[in-house]
Amino acid sequence: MNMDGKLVSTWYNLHSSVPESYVQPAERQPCNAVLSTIKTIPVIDLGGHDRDDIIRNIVKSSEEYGFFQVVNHGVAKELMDDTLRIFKEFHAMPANEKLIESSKDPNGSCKLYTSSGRNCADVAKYWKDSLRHPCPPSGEFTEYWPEKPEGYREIVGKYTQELRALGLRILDLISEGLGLSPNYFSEELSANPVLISHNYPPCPEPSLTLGASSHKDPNILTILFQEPNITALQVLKDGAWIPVEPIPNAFVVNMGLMLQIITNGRLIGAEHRVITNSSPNRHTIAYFINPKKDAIIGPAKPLASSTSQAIYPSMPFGELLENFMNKGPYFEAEFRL
Ligand SMILES: O=C(O)CCC(=O)C(=O)O
Ligand SMILES: [Fe+2]
Repeated sequence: MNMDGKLVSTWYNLHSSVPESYVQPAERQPCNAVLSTIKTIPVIDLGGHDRDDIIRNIVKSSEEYGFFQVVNHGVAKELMDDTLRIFKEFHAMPANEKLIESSKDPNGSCKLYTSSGRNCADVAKYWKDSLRHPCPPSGEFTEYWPEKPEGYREIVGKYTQELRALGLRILDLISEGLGLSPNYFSEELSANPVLISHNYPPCPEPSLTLGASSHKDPNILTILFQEPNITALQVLKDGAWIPVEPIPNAFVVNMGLMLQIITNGRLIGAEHRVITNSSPNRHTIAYFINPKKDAIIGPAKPLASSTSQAIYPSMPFGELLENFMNKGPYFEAEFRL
């Protein structure tokens, strides 16, 4: 059977082993991974009353791990549950219906794809299907979003509005902690958010394959909602993988490479990856805060002064992204001044 381009969800249950094209090279196979002795990433209570303490914890976690989880973040549990339900129902629809619902944009910004690898360094495929579309605050693109399952646009529209507010709130806390002006991120640096709903089907040989490659997100900030009870996301720290166990109703927050550049390397866009499980299906919803294509990305003035020189050049986001896609893992070393 030729699986090229076919959604993993359409054929995964026909196999008792992982097809050759999905077998990762030995050094990337989860069975050969060094797991961290650190058991989890920091958890930050956004409902706490000591604002300075919250800021200190956010900055410290972002410097040390590039990742943390947030609880008491203010997004209603009902909205999170409804959004997860909508995406579970979407991925459970027949393949032809999913394709119709995700192919409304003639320019292809709203799409359903299966994972063929992210960049030039990928040699094997990844065990997942993903639905992606822009979700800007302007409401542009909503006409291309799926209309099924029923309520999709209303629920996902509300969810993306709430996630934007949460993202800007976290970025404001970061700005305050680092001495950047309030609202530093609230205009062109966050104007082009994108939502991706990932579906990782059950896998017959989780030790050989991956759900997502080891990567850094090429954006400002990512807010991830993980389905409860399934641990599969891992963060690299000091050469070892830390599992990110889902906490009920929490979000995982991670710094993107653009935030690493803007903070002149102070906050880290950490490598992370996704392993697979033999059961059940795993769903996650990733909200990516992205700049406008022509926004200039470079070290912020207060963080790259005479005492700590800029370690990165400045460049429009669109150009930087192209560089990142072309160079893959070599990007950072070549991009540094
Ligand atoms: O699904 C996950 O657990 C992580 C997804 C992710 O890293 C991404 O979409 O960039
Ligand atoms: Fe990611």
